[in-house]
Amino acid sequence: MFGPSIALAIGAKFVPFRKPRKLPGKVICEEYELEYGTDCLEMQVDAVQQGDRALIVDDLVATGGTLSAAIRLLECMGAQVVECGCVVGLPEVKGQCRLNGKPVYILVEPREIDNCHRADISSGILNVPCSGWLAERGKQQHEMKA
Ligand SMILES: O=P(O)(O)OC[C@H]1O[C@H](OP(=O)(O)OP(=O)(O)O)[C@H](O)[C@@H]1O
Ligand SMILES: Nc1ncnc2[nH]cnc12
Repeated sequence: MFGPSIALAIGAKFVPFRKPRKLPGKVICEEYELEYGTDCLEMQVDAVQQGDRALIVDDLVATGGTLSAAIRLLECMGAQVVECGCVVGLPEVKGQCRLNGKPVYILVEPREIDNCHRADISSGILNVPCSGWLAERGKQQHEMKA
């Protein structure tokens, strides 16, 4: 939902990740775990080139299963995942700890996050060469909390 607008704003191409049987052409599929059960995410095989830098945007992160499947799909096709951005983060599910060290920027959290998550966000902002909308929002969030 937010992806196309953000891609337009930062001059990037938009690559959709969809539930099975929604995308045309040849796709690759990645299974992931949800809070209850499993699901699959698909991406078109020719959507990214080797070495492309990718930002992953989703409305919400809970377990991190969806974002981690998107990371695996992109890396499988040779792209480099720079960062993830979500409007809502549900800290009680601790999904952000499943993202293998990828920085995740969150605009709204229902309540205070724990130290593990806070450390991940801080190191992402300080150490990762970020650009564009997500990086700016992440820095603003960090400054507001400081
Ligand atoms: O961090 P996670 O535990 O993976 O949860 C986050 C996902 O949950 C919601 O999608 P959902 O799978 O409910 O499907 P939807 O896109 O049809 O709403 C949301 O849009 C995220 O993609
Ligand atoms: N725990 C949760 N609450 C609301 N929306 C969700 N989407 C995925 N997990 C969710």
